[in-house]
Amino acid sequence: MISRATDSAATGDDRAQAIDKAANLIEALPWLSRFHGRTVVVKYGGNAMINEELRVRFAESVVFLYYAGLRPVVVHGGGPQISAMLERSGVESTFTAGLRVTTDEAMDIVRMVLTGQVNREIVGLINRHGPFAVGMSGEDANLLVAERKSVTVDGREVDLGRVGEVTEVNAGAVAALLADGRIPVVSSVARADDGGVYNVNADTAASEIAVALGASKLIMLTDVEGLYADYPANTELVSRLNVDELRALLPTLSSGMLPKMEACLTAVEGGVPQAHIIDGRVPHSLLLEVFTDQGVGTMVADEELEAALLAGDRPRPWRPHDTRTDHTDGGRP
Ligand SMILES: Nc1ncnc2c1ncn2[C@@H]1O[C@H](COP(=O)(O)OP(=O)(O)O)[C@@H](O)[C@H]1O
Ligand SMILES: CC(=O)N[C@@H](CCC(=O)OP(=O)(O)O)C(=O)O
Repeated sequence: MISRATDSAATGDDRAQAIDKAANLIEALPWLSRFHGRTVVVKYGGNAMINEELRVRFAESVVFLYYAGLRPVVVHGGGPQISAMLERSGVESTFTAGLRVTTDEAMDIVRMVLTGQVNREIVGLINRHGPFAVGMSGEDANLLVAERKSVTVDGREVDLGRVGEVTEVNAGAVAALLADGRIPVVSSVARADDGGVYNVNADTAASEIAVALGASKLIMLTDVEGLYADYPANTELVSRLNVDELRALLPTLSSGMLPKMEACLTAVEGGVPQAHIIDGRVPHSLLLEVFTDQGVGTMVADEELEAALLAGDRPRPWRPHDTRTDHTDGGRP
């Protein structure tokens, strides 16, 4: 038999826990109000989808954003998944400046893994909750148009094969899906004017789409807490930086973090008030970022745009036929 004292202690604990939960929910109130109806582009990196549990939690978080009144757009990568398939197929692949050197043979596998496997799986996990997610490739409706990219390493121009530099974003199909109450899920494959298919780094694709849509936030999930100040010697997290600080830091960055921070810069310079790098290994980190006062990870912000966002100013709505083509001034169309 349970004594009265134990019983009431248990009840007291339960009550305290319930009050804590309510306090946590209320902490979200100002953020719910600020972000209601706003478009948030979430970049889901291959390193943050390495097990079923994380993938399921990610899908739940996206659906939570949706039910909370935000308009999430998922742009995904799948680097480790592509590498595994290339290896299984006996196709060699190397990285230069954080980008996969992509032969024609490798491109077939990149496209198959991103659009045929990873995209399908994310769509399936979200749609366990309802008929929300619609998968598309950057090739669909000419969402991402690219040309062959080359990079300069140590003063030498390096050909990366079928790696695409985004030259045009036609976000109409994504905007139409959002207007229809769907959650677009986009793989980072692009088409060129000559009909060729190109491999675009998913961070880059996400930032270009965020700018084209006039998104309020870009959030990138990866396998570290955020940007470390002096990696790998030091893993002290940089929690916030502005565009000037980021520009100064870029030349010191290496490997996977370089395209990520370049993508943050593109997004913020292109009018997205806040761009974040967060730890996708932490279940529901996406929700902690959007709905808690302290947020998580690293945030790059434009102070003026951010102030307007927090004051409740609405972004310019997306208009039919908006196409982002000018990548030199970072401005919106
Ligand atoms: N300054 C840095 N801070 C944090 N991580 C860094 C830094 N420089 C390089 N990295 C590396 O970048 C990786 C994340 O990039 P990447 O592997 O491309 O992830 P994703 O698949 O999520 O896009 C980290 O696991 C880390 O090894
Ligand atoms: C050009 C280039 O590097 N493309 C990437 C595309 C996938 C990607 O970006 O995936 P993550 O987000 O998981 O890194 C690649 O082939 O790995």
